[in-house]
Amino acid sequence: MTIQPIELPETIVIGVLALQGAFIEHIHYLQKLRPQNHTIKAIPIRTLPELQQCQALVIPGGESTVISSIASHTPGLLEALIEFARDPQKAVWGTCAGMILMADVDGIGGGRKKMVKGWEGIGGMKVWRNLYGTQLESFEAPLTIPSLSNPSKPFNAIFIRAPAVHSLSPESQVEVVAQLPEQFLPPPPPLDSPLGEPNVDDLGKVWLKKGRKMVTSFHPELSGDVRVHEFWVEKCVLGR
Ligand SMILES: NC(=O)CC[C@H](N)C(=O)O
Repeated sequence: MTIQPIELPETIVIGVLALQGAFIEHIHYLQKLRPQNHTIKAIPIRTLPELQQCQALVIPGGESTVISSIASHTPGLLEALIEFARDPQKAVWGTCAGMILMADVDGIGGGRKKMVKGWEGIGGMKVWRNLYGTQLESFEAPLTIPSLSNPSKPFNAIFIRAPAVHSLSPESQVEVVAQLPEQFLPPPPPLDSPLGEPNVDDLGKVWLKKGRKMVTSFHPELSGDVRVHEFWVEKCVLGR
């Protein structure tokens, strides 16, 4: 999907949703970046006026239901987040719980219990929560990604109660940036859930991009490696 160029100020304000979860790490990583011709100011977002200052947004990992619930108790915030997530001009990156929130209407519930609406930031993506198992089944996997800086060095991706892509609609037009090596793939979700049939070929798609939107089912902000943050800022925020 092609990105429409937009006017960006010299100092780009990137908000990190700071209602719950691993937000401070994202702020620290973003503050380390030095993109050409721009300065990044990373700020925590807890209110609507704070969100309104931002050109781009990170939705961190944590607990998607808790993040959504706290946002819904903050005046005007949930509606504005949904609008921001869907606006093709705004760069948004969802990590883990943030990826669940960027999924479609059926994404959050995983189909097992009640289904809760996602924010539809990606459009055409259904996810299944906790498909890899509990906290105890957390794991790390090396990802080889040609489009990262220093591509010969694998990126150590950390998965903590991660979601998996259940299925992508043919219209979703996402770009797969990284795929999980086969030995780490989760068991497929049931065929007869309210989410419909999963697409097993989509299960290992752990890093997706669509225009200025990006999702990762792992936690790059815990890896000690800023290259995924660098990628998002260059490709999605700056669009270059
Ligand atoms: N590390 C994470 O962000 C876990 C996500 C969590 N399992 C959820 O459902 O929201």
